[in-house]
Amino acid sequence: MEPSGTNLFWLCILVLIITLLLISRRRSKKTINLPPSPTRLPFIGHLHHILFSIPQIAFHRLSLRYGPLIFLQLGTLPAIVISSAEILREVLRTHDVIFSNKPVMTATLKLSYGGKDMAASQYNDPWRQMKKVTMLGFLSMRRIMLGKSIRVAEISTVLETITRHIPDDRHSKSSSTKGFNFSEMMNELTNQIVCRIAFGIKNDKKHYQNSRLYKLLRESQRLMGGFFVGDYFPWLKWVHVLTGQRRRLENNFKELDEYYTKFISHHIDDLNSLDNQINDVDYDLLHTVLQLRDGSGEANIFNDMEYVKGLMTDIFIGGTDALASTLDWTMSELLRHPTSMAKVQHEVRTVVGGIRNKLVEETDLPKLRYLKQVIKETLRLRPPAPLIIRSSISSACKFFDYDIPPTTRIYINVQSIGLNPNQWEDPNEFRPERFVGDEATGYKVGVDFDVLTFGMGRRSCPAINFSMVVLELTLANLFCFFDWRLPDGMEADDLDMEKTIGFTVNRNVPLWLVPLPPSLTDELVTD
Ligand code: HEM
Repeated sequence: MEPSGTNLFWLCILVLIITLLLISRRRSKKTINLPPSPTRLPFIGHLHHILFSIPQIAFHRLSLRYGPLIFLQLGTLPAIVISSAEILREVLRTHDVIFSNKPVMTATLKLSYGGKDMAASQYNDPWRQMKKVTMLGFLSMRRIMLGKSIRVAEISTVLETITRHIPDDRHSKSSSTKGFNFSEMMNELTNQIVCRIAFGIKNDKKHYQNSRLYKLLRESQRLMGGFFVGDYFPWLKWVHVLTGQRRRLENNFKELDEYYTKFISHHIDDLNSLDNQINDVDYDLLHTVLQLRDGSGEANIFNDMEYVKGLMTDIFIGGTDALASTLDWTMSELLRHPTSMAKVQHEVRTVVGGIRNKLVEETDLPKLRYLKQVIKETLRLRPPAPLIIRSSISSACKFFDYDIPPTTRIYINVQSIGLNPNQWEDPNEFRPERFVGDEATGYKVGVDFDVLTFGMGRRSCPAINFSMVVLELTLANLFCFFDWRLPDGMEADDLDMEKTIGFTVNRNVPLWLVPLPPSLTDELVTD
């Protein structure tokens, strides 16, 4: 077959690129001392390792072979993968600022208004302003306390709904029922709590899973976790047009933007209305940010409405999913480990003084030590964000005597660190007792290197305290008010524990559960 002119042209371009890459590789090998690295393929480098596998698992396998610090060439992009707590200690001690930037990735960049948010921003002055305001208006201990009534109201509603799913033949563990979609309910709950506290937005619960906003946020998650070839070969960005990714991204962005504009304009009306005195509880993050606007110019980033919307993206997309996923995995693990389930139920019911018709209070939480161990163990085994992605600064730097090229992507394999056999006895076992003694400290960034679920250093998750209150309060009440079993015909061993691929890792199939009234034992009934 005669090659057509077009084919010949592309063939020549391909040969030229491969030759250039080989030359540049040979040159760089001579001059740079890079961390250990597997053999790379021409043109794509090591990209094949993450193209056909879940990245954190592929990286974990590579780390077992090449060590805890690896260099990878992902297309034209230099990357290092860190898979050990010791190396991270060194990062935090000497390189925290150098590794505190965020990579420029197509979907994240678009949905964050070009990095005008906190999570995708470079480490710069706008980031500092956003962090300060988020802490002030949403995540300080004072604001967390003020959100208590919202948490209590939302959790109570969920408990009422679950009660309606208790089978009629409640004492028969074999009564026929398929239960309810627990994963979906936890997603609604966390979304409702976060959106009400941060933005005063109350979603219509009956229709939330079918709502446009819910579908848009799911699509954003998928886009952010998806593979964009231009992120690895910037000159191939035009391919996103052919694959339809550009159009999906634009549509998603445009529709979300319309929602944000609507929420913002309601808040501006609130602030402008003279007879509307906003009380302390209803005064949310959006009010705080909008009041900071002074219209005077560039010094205040919130004069640019895109920063306000960028912050909303972080909280909408980043916030709720990780919380829902943790609730889901905790429940799944406990169903597979009935002794731990019984222990945590016993603890909660004892601490609140028996089975009453009274919610577990936030003041009870410090006493729930085993529950804290259970949550920590779930986060170690099943971190919702298993791969933290950072970027190094725009100039080359040295790290452990290795040369790190400018703007290298840094992957921190949280999953791998949580499963390191040198650090954890039987790392694949669910054993909350391994955290005995640690639970009192909660999560302390910079101390908990072993479980890096919330990240590390100055770019770590700012919502740790908020998240732990939501997780503990929700789970404590679920364990206090109900016993739990799987739907008919399902055994705990059959439970599908497959994970989704993406930005946040959820259960691949939703968890369906049957609630039962709490078992009455002499020890627990005090009233
Ligand atoms: C179980 C719950 C959560 C987990 C496991 C989690 C985990 C993480 C991780 C791993 C990071 C990246 C840290 C790094 O680069 O070192 C992060 C960043 C972030 N998280 Fe969370 N998160 C959770 C809940 C939340 C919630 C509820 C919110 C807000 C409502 C939130 C807001 C953010 C923001 C804004 C950032 C970016 C921080 C920055 O770049 O400076 N997270 N989170």
